[in-house]
Amino acid sequence: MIEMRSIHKTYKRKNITTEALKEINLQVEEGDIFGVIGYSGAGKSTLVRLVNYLERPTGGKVIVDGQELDKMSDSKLRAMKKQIGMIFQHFNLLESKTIFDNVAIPLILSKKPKAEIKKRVMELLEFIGLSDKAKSYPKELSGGQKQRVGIARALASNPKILLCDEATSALDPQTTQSILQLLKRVNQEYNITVMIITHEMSVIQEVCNRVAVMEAGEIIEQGSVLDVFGHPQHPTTKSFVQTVIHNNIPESVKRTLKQTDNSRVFRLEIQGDSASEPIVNQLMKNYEVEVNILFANMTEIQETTLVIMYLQFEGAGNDVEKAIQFLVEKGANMEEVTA
Ligand SMILES: Nc1ncnc2c1ncn2[C@@H]1O[C@H](COP(=O)(O)OP(=O)(O)OP(=O)(O)O)[C@@H](O)[C@H]1O
Repeated sequence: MIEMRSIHKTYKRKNITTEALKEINLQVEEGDIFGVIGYSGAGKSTLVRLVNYLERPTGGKVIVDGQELDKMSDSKLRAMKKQIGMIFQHFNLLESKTIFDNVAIPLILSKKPKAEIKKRVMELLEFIGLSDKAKSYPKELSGGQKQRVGIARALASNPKILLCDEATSALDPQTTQSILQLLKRVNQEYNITVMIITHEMSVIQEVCNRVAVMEAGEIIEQGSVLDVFGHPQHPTTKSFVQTVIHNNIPESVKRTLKQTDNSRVFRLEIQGDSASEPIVNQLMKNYEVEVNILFANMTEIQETTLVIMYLQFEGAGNDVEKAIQFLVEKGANMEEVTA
């Protein structure tokens, strides 16, 4: 649905040159809720603004719905932009217009008939749960309600894609939850591909199926949310994952840990149905090893269970190897670590 090939973006202002994006390659499939996470200045906003050509790349190709944006005529580009809705951190509503009018703006600009506008706007207000606020003004609404209106306005012209630039960053955790649930409904009920820019890993965990991690203008890691959360590779990704899943042997456990020549410590990661099997029990019954659980965490991501454990094994000869082999056959990813 959205593809970026070898994208570069350089800003030049007076004598200052900023390389905001360097060699970005990215693919968002139809139906994805695709998250882009990174610290401030990583290039996330620049990246998302390339999708609707609010920014143009310095090099590389942006392909949306099979069409290369750079090769499109101005009129085709305008039509394409209508297929892409966007919501913002500070909602960007017109304070002097009613909620009804705010949602109607894209339809008025497209010169739709009045009756059609009324039907569509009322339908959307119903969808966001604010039918009773049609005649209110933005200043009478809470932050969460304003963002709902932002979403309704973005949906007015029936887009195929919804871009969300830090859409929940100004909201408290509970309101964030409700907006994320609404975005999930947008994705499922309207079949809209959603791209979410955020600096909060909990947002990615809550709704995204795929994620790209950005740092200094580059994508340092990307993949399914389960895989990236399960075994993050880059130190920055690890620190983002750490904010939602504790993934370390606690210091107090480390201090009291007794290590012998025969003991080895492994990080175990397992997903899906295998995660609910009592594999450690089976392991201890069937193999000549002592197993000491140093840390265990179970998280639900994308309605799938993800288990991370740190286990200390003790055994003679190649008993530990056999035990590790058993766990790998059960679907676990095993990595030896130093405790
Ligand atoms: N219009 C612009 N002119 C010049 N430099 C810019 C412009 N927009 C962004 N930049 C620079 O490009 C880099 C990436 O900025 P961008 O806003 O894309 O990052 P971000 O990850 O979205 O950060 P934040 O979360 O703080 O918005 C930064 O160094 C920023 O200063």
